[in-house]
Amino acid sequence: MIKLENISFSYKNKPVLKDITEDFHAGEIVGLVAPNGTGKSTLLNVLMNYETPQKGQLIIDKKGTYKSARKQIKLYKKISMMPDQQDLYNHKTGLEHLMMYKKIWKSKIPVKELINELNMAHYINDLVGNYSLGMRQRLCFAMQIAADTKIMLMDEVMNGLDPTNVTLISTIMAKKRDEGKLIIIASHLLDNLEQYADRIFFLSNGQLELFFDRKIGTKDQTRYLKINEADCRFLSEDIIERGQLLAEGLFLLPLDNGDEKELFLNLPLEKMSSVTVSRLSLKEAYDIKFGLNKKD
Ligand SMILES: Nc1ncnc2c1ncn2[C@@H]1O[C@H](COP(=O)(O)OP(=O)(O)OP(=O)(O)O)[C@@H](O)[C@H]1O
Repeated sequence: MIKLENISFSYKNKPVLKDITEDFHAGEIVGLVAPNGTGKSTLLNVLMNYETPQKGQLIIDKKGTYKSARKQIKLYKKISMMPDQQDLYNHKTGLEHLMMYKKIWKSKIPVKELINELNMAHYINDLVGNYSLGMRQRLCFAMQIAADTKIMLMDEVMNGLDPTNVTLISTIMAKKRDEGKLIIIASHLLDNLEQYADRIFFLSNGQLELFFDRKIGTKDQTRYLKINEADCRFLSEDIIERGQLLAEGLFLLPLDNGDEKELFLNLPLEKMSSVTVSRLSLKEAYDIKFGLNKKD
């Protein structure tokens, strides 16, 4: 549904996206993960043609391109970016915002149902100027759902939301995916993203690196022994040397040497607070890739 072919983008002399080639499909939620200032928003802005790549080609919904103003207008019926809280009008009600989006995109979304689904009925007729941060955020999400485009781009959709609303919005996103929408979302809420995204990419050095694909699982199939930092006293120096100690005190040892049986036989499991073996979670992979390794 979206084809990126050798896309490169720089701000003046600062390269942000480097030769990205990737396809995103209908009926999937794609997660973009990276530290602040890496280029997630830039990539979304390129997909919306708010920024024009210096190199490469972007094809949306089979043959669509941004090569003329007329083509752009056509594409904007199919692709939308979630509005920002700064785009809201304080002197209008939430309902007026939803009706405006429904009208502009000529969508057939039942707005009343959407309001109930998002638990917004008790404040939707109040002026937006009186909304809290989380209420405004839910409205921004609802506006994009009301526009009902085939492709939805969302930058930090979960900003300022309490856990109940994070769950609520995740459920609606999954429902939209099941209806065939392509949803691309940049998020720092890693545990949440891992629950519903179909594919998750790290953006690193200007490139997309696949971390997870629901069809195949994590790309890195290595299993890790995971123990608390305090229990590292039971490990030999050379084992500690082979592992990584994450900032929050979790020691990870890749089990790729074939010596795990011997390793386990030598561990005083009864004295250790917790020992697990599993593949890397998104959060752990993120910490290894971008975070501080306490041993460094
Ligand atoms: N308009 C601009 N002009 C010049 N540089 C910019 C501009 N917008 C962003 N940048 C730079 O491009 C890089 C990528 O920024 P971007 O906003 O895409 O990051 P991000 O991954 O979305 O970050 P965050 O998680 O903070 O939203 C940053 O170094 C930023 O300073």
